[in-house]
Amino acid sequence: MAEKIEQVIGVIGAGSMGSAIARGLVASGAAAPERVLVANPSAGKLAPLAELGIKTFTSNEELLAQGPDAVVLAVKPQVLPGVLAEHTDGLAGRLVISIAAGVSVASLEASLASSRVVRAMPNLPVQVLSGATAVCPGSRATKEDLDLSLAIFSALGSAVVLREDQLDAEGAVVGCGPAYVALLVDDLTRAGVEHGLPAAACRELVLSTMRGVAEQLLASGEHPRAYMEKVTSPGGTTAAGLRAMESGMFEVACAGVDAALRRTRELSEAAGGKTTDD
Ligand SMILES: NC(=O)C1=CN([C@@H]2O[C@H](COP(=O)(O)OP(=O)(O)OC[C@H]3O[C@@H](n4cnc5c(N)ncnc54)[C@H](O)[C@@H]3O)[C@@H](O)[C@H]2O)C=CC1
Ligand SMILES: O=C(O)[C@@H]1CCC=N1
Repeated sequence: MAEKIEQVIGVIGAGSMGSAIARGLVASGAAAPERVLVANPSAGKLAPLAELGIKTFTSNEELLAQGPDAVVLAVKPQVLPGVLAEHTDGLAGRLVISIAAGVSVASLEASLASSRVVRAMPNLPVQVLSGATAVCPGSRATKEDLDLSLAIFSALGSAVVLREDQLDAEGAVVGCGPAYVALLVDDLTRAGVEHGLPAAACRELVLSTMRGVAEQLLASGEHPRAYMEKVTSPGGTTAAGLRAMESGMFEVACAGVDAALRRTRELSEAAGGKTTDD
């Protein structure tokens, strides 16, 4: 059972992540729906959240006027500077948790001189309470702020504290990770279809396989290589499959993560912030 969060949590931006965080907080039982506030300019994205009992607002000012203890900023990095400039006063004195890719603590703290900042990099499965999040406290964040941030993201899956110079790499691996994993699901399914398997059945079996592997590895703590060995019969089919796949797979994974990291740095510069390795 998730740790109870008594504080009022505001979420600005009800897109993929803002909605997922708000829904996850309620679904986990960590937060009562009336203690979760969400603002988004378009009412359409708010209606499904309101149905859960979450308090919704089409104006950020109205949300901030409710006096939330913490505010999660879940808008695109390109939109964030405008939100910070417009709501500097409304965010003053509060814990502000930014999930924007590449936007550094230094640039957040420079824009919000009177707020306490925590940077976090979650991923989309927070919505089903199987997310993975790294958090990094800013220079003004208190222990209570870090504890609250960890309570929020632990309710939504795994949460760890990382140094800020590690956060962009975590984002490029874990933040983007659900899309990479979905790509692998699709590629394996397509390979099965090439050999005559029905797409829907193949996809379901591939997804079930992924869930099973993740569950076993998480429960046992076993190294993936040791696990691979258990699947691989000497001279058997898996050995042949792995041999064909393995070297290319690592190169592809590195190329994907490197490209995501380059784009993170571009977004960071466009947001006007110092990069984390300045
Ligand atoms: N999508 C993902 O898997 C992940 C995204 N992130 C970060 O989360 C942030 C949000 O990303 P997504 O949810 O994917 O974007 P999104 O585009 O799905 O959602 C952004 C929402 O913000 C709303 N919005 C735009 N201007 C606004 C304003 N002035 N005030 C309030 N709301 C406003 C939009 O209407 C939209 O609903 C980004 O900074 C991204 O870097 C971090 C980790 C994972
Ligand atoms: O694609 C993006 O920029 C965001 C950040 C991490 C995952 N999605």
